[in-house]
Amino acid sequence: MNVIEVRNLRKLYPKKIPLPFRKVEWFEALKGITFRVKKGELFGLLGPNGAGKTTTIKILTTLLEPSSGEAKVLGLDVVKDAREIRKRINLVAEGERTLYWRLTAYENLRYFASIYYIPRREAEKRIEELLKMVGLWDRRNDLVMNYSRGMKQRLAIAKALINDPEVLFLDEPTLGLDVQSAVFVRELVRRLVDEEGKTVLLTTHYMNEAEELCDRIAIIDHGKIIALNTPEGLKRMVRNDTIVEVRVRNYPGVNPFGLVKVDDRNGVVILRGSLEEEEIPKLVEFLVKSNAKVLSVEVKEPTLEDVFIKLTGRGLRD
Ligand SMILES: Nc1ncnc2c1ncn2[C@@H]1O[C@H](COP(=O)(O)OP(=O)(O)OP(=O)(O)O)[C@@H](O)[C@H]1O
Repeated sequence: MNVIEVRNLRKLYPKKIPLPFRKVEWFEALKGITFRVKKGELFGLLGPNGAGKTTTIKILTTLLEPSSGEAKVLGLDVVKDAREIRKRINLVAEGERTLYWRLTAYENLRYFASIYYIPRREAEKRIEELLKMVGLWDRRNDLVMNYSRGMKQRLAIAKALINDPEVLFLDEPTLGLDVQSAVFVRELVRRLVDEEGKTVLLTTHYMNEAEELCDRIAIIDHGKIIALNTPEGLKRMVRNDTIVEVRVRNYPGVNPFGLVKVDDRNGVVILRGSLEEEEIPKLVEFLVKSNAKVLSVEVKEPTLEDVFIKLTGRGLRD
């Protein structure tokens, strides 16, 4: 059974045109995307900033209406059946700001349980289960303002589970978290699918997160799905390529070999891409002649980032 069905979905946003030119121009954030998510699947939308991931999530969670096309959740239409959908899904939005920082974790969940008219006894049982699941039971009486970012995100997930949703939407669930908290959140999400039978759609721009966590991934760029498959299926696209990663100082900014900049920190640029083996010495020669300082050249195992580079000619973080 398909829990999410999206067909030819488009979203246009009005561009801000300064007065006195009142003509409205439109920006096409989603250019007709189509995908399906099955029951019990952990599905990822992977793409760079501005690709249209949040827009897709907002439409599926009934917070935003599509401009055209069709989107169904649990067989219900996101426009016509929005109220029914809202009872049966939940969302952890990016940069969660919907917790009450002056209340304790327990009080937050009690409040959100009341919004769903969950009877008191049942709510108490559920809150205890959820706080234990996210590892916050011992800290339940602390004010949320004293929580770390990772703890706030875990509480946000508990909050999103209060109505026992059949489908959970997570927008960049590990954005800005420290490594340990991110691992906890990923394991929790995986458990929700494997043990609780939830269907999860998440967005991320971390390719290792998508690769490690998701059953299937749609790579989205400039409002279009440019590839959709299992992580293994996607990586098959670069299986026969020699992936080279070069660390370099004083990078001249361009290279004729199609390597893209995937990182730039403390003056050290990391270039990555697919090369013929005989091109490797030519690349090094080019960099040295351009006065760059080559720190290392390595042949790497292909990752999803290489799939993205192959499809777009850009790095995911460009
Ligand atoms: N309310 C709005 N008005 C105008 N343009 C918008 C609006 N919301 C989003 N956009 C634009 O639509 C495009 C897609 O935005 P969206 O937030 O869906 O991307 P995203 O993939 O989720 O990226 P991010 O991770 O940065 O949120 C972007 O170019 C963004 O600037």
